[in-house]
Amino acid sequence: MFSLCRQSSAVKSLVRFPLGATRTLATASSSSNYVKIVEVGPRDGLQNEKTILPAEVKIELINRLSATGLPVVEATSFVSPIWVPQMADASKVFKGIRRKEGVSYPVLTPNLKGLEGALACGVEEVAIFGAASESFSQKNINCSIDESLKRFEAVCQKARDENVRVRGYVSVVLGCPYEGDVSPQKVADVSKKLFDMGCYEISLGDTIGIGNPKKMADMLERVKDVVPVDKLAVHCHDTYGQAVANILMAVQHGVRVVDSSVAGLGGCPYARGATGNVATEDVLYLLKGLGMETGVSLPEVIAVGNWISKKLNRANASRVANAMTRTPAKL
Ligand SMILES: CC(C)(COP(=O)([O-])OP(=O)([O-])OC[C@H]1O[C@@H](n2cnc3c(N)ncnc32)[C@H](O)[C@@H]1OP(=O)([O-])[O-])[C@@H](O)C(=O)NCCC(=O)NCCSC(=O)C[C@@](C)(O)CC(=O)[O-]
Repeated sequence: MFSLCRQSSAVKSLVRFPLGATRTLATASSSSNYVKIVEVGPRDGLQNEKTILPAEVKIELINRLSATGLPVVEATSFVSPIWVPQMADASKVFKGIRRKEGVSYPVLTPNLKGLEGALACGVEEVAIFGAASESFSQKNINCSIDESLKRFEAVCQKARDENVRVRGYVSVVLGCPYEGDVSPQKVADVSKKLFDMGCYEISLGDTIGIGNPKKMADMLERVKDVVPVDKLAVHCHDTYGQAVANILMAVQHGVRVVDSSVAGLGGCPYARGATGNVATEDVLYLLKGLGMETGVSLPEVIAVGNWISKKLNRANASRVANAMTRTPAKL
């Protein structure tokens, strides 16, 4: 286990040395200074916004985000429109985007029906999404964890036949709105199953933003035993204001893929008052401060975040964006 005392000395070493030097925390394969940002605002953000934007605005959002240097922009979900009306225009959105070379545009596909819809639009990457608690699995995709894994096997098999990459999500890794604490072992078990069935990357979701750095460390310690750390991503919501601290902890553990949402778009239908994903702007500021590379332009992401917040008639939830819009900092 990773004690809080070790954590604070690790933070100091992060500031003084390149991350690769934090030997006790990062594995050899995770010593890179590059962090891949997976922008999930157009999907995870917009699926939880009250305002349903026209497809044209979603398409413009994805195109604008692609122009900022982001390597991955999750575009939409091929899910039931009854369950998630915000994503009912998935085909129109995906067909409308201007795909930039070098940028990946994954879409969510919970089952074969979703995969078929996605394949018809020419997707190159899909994501399946499971959970580490039975109750969340039932509420989110209407089946048990075991049943979901059977469906995902079929999706992975077909995706493999079609040469389409599959990313795997595990939700509620640091706590469930229905069951409370979730054991790191359960997270590890589901992660390993998704990895073994062919997911090239496993994104670990703190779906209701209830985690803290110690919980993140304990969970990662267990998951890293069964999935290589360079195949892991973290996906933090910011409900309790812990997301940036949790991401720092994950980076210290060698994780080099971080999911985030421009302007902190979104919320969570399962937790009253829950906020969206951690803001991409806040993650970029953190990583820049740590001397990490992302290849993403923070000022350009801030501009996109301010633009989409106006379209949604909501405040920009990124602290960094708000601070830098008021007083541009020299970066
Ligand atoms: C999985 C289902 C479809 C099961 O829903 P179900 O009702 O059990 O599905 P079914 O197989 O019984 O079919 C019922 C109807 O849905 C249709 N249907 C069936 N599948 C599809 C599909 N793919 N696309 C469109 N339509 C579909 C199907 O054709 C049928 O239509 P009908 O014959 O009644 O007209 C449903 O529960 C669902 O769509 N759930 C999605 C929920 C969702 O999108 N949640 C948010 C994403 S997960 C998330 O945000 C967490 C994450 C990833 O960000 C990480 C984190 O933060 O932790």
